[in-house]
Amino acid sequence: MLPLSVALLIIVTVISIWVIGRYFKDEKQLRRFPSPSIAAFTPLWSMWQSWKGTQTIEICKVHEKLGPVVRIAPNHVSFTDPRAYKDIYGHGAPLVKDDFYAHIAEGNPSVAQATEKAVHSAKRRALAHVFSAKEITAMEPRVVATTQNLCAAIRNKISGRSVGEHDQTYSVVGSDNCVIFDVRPWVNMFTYDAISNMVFTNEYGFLKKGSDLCLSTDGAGQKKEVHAMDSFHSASRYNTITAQLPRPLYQLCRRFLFWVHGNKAGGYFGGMSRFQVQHRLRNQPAQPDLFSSFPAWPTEKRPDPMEEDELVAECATMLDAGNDTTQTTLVNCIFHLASNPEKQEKLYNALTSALSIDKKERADEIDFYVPNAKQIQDIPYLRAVLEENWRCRPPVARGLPRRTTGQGTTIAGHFIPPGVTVSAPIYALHRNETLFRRPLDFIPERWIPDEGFGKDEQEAKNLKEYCIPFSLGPRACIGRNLAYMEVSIVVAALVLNFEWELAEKCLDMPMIERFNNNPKELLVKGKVRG
Ligand code: HEM
Repeated sequence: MLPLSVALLIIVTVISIWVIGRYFKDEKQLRRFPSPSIAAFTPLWSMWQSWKGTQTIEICKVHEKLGPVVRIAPNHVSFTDPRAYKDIYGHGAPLVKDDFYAHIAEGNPSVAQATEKAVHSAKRRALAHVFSAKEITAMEPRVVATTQNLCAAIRNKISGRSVGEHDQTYSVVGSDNCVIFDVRPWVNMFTYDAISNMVFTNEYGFLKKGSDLCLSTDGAGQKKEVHAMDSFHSASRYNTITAQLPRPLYQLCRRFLFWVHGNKAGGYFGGMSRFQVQHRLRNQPAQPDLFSSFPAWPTEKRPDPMEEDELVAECATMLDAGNDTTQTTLVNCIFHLASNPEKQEKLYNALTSALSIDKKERADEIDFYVPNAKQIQDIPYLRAVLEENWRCRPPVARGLPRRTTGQGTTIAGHFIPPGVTVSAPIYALHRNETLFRRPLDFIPERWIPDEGFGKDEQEAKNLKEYCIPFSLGPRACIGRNLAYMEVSIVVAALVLNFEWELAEKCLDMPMIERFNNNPKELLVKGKVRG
C-alpha cells in the first residue's frame, strides 16, 4: 500500500499535468483572451470571488485592467462591450442557459432553470397567464394590505418597540435619542409576505410575528420549522459557488458536503415551496390568487396538469425570484433616498401633489397612506427614481451564464466556438461611462426628458437600450410587470409615511453577492411623517 502522502502527491501531479496540458492544447482557442491569476486553469478563482461575496465587482475590476473580453474560468469568457449583451442574451442568439442552472435544478428545472429551448418555451407558455395584466391588477389589494403591515412594523421600530413576540432584529438608541434599526429584514419579511399572499393566499405573516420562521416539508412528508431568509440566502450562496464546477464535481459536492449548512438549506427552501403547494392544493381561496392560473388541474386545453414536483419547482422560483430581487430593490431604494435627502423630498412632494394629499391634515381614520398602482402610475419622478435605482444598483448584477451552441457565434466581434460559457455583467453595463454621464451617481432626473440632466438625447437613447435590470431577450424576467406594480406601491408608501436618514455607521451600504447582489444590512433612523 502507498502511504497517503505519496498517493496524494501522485493525484495532485496527475491533475496538474492534465490542467496544464488542457490549457496548452487550447481546443476552444480561449488562450487569446487575457485572464486574471489562475482563472485560465481552474474555476477556483471565480469560485473564490463568489465565496467572498464580491464576484461581479472583482470581475468588473479585472475588465478595467485587462479589457472588455476576459477569460474568468477555463471555459468561461466574460464581456463588457455594450454590443455583447444583445449578442449573448438577445432574441435569436444561438445560446442556451449554461449548465450552472441545470446543476442547481437537479433534474427538476423550473422555467428559470430550464436549459433546453423547447422545455423553456413550453414552461413559459404555461405560465404566461399567471403574469397577465389582469392577474397583476387583481393582486394589487393584496400588496396594499401587506404594505400597511410593513408600515406598521416600521412605525414600531422607529418608536423603539418590538414587533410581535419573536422580534430579534437589530435596534439601538443612538446618541441623539433616535432609534437606529436595520430596515433590511423588515423589507425582506414584507417581500415574503407579499409573494406568499399573491401566489398561495396563505401569507406567511412574518411582519406580524416579527420573525421569518415558517414550515418546510421534505420529500418524505416530514415538516420542520425553518428561517425563510437564512434558508434562501445560504442556499443561494452555496449554489452560486458550487454550480460553477463541472457536473461530476458539483454532484460530488452535493453528496459529500451534506453537512454544509448551505447544501441543506436548499432542501429547506424547496420544502417551503412544497409545504405551500400541498396546502394550496387542499384549500381553494375565496378570491383567485396567482396559483389559480397555474396548470395545476386538468382543463380542456391542457388535460395533463403539472405534477406536484414540477409545481414545487415553479413555486420555489416564484418564492425566490419574486422575493429576493424585490427586497434588494426596495432596500437599495431606501438607501439611495436616505443618502440623497433632496431627492427624497422631491419625490415626497411629487407624490403628495399627484395624490392631492394635504400635508398638514392626515385623515385620522387611515393608519398609513398606501396608494394603489393606478393612482401613482403617471408620476414621472417616481418612475425615474425606480429606474435610476435599478441602474445604479441592479439586484441581478452578475453576468448571467449562457452556453454557445451550434456552429458557435460571434460576440462583440469575437468568434466563440460552441460549448463555451459566456456572460456579460449587468453591473458593468449600467456603470459604463461612455453610455451615461456620472454613472456612479444617483440622478433620477436623467430619466426625465425635459429636466436639465435628462435633455441629452443620446443618453436618453442609451438608457432605453442599455439599462437592463430585468435582462433581455427570451429569458428576460417574466415577473417584470408584477415587480413594477409592487415596488411602486411600496416606495410611494415608504416615502409618504416616513422620512429616512442613514445611521452614521451605514454611509456606504455593505453588500454581499450570492446569486443576487444583496444589501447585508441598512441601518437607518426614520421619522413618521406627521
Ligand atoms: C425587482 C424585481 C426583479 C428583477 C430586477 C428581476 C430580474 C430578473 C433577471 C435579470 C432575470 C434573468 C435571470 C437569468 O437569466 O438567469 C429574471 C428572470 C426571471 N424572473 Fe425576475 N426579476 C424581478 C422580479 C421578479 C418577480 C416579482 C418574479 C415573479 C414573481 C420574477 C420571476 C422571474 C422568472 C420566473 C424568471 C425566469 C424567466 C425565464 O427564464 O424565462 N422576477 N428576473
